[in-house]
Amino acid sequence: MIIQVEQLQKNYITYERGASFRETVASLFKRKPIEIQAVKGLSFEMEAGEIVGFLGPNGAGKSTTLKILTGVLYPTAGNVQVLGYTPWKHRKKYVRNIGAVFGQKSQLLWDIPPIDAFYMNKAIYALEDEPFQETLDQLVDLLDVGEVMRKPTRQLSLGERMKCEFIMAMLHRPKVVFLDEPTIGLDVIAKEKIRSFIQEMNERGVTFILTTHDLEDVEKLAKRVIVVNHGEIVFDDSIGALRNFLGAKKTVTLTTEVQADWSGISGVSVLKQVSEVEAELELDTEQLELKEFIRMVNDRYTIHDMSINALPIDRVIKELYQVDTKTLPNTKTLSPLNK
Ligand SMILES: Nc1ncnc2c1ncn2[C@@H]1O[C@H](COP(=O)(O)OP(=O)(O)OP(=O)(O)O)[C@@H](O)[C@H]1O
Repeated sequence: MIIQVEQLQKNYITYERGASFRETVASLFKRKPIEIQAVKGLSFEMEAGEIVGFLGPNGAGKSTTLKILTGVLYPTAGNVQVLGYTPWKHRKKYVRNIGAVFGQKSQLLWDIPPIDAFYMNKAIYALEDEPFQETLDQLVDLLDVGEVMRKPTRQLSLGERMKCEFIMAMLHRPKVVFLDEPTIGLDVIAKEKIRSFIQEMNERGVTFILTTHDLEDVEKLAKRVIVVNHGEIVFDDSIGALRNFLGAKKTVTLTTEVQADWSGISGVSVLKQVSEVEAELELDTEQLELKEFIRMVNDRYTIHDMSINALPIDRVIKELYQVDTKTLPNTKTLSPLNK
């Protein structure tokens, strides 16, 4: 086991400000503390070599968890072991073994070229010349930043900068890498490059934990997904299980010769009436089997076109975010990895 998180809790204390000017002034003298339970007892484990997508709506507690796991923040309660270290206790030794890329924060220095920042990291981590040069050459080659890394950072495009952020995070050959929104703001091509880089590094044995709002990141990279909501894990299993979780639903795009009528057919709901003859439907195959649905459509209408797809992952996630955590089964029963 490379990562073990047990009953992790983090409460923040903030102070009430008051709604009116008078209350704000009064709060300067007598502050009323408010406790925010950002993380409410998270437990999960990760094996070496996994890529886990860590998802959740805004304010769910993802960044807080990641900050604790990288040793930036102390938890209120709970235990964390990453590579045998307690991140916030063994910080100095620990950071030599991990990497982190935060899409919204830069580790590079604005006025100097990335290459100089890479050499700075070499000094900080006391990396030996030869292995450093070998790793640098490999990473530069993989991300194709030979020219780019010699320009001052502030002149780089977001995509070029992110590639250099990844090099910065990987130079000391970390075994575990934490990624917080690593593809935020990037164009399609840059996203693809970053994703294939993560995949390549994973094939070479690096374990990744990845928070993102971009579900394509998750679909392309992660085999396992942990979903948090209101500081609690509401789902921990494979992408496939996530799709099946809310029932075996499919989307069907159908064009018929004449307008079709779906009222009163259980298991079929109209998502969008594209035109008189074309509709996007949601089919719940637990209520109406796919082959029965196809037979029924065929019997009633002349089909001009039909495509059947798995429910888009973003719809599944959206539904999952709306589910009250109290009504969900225990995630332990959902996750083969936690059994
Ligand atoms: N320093 C802080 N002081 C007080 N409250 C905080 C602090 N940092 C985060 N919070 C609160 O803790 C909760 C969890 O925040 P967190 O940033 O971990 O969520 P997140 O899942 O990463 O959200 P996002 O997707 O928006 O980045 C939120 O309610 C947030 O307002």
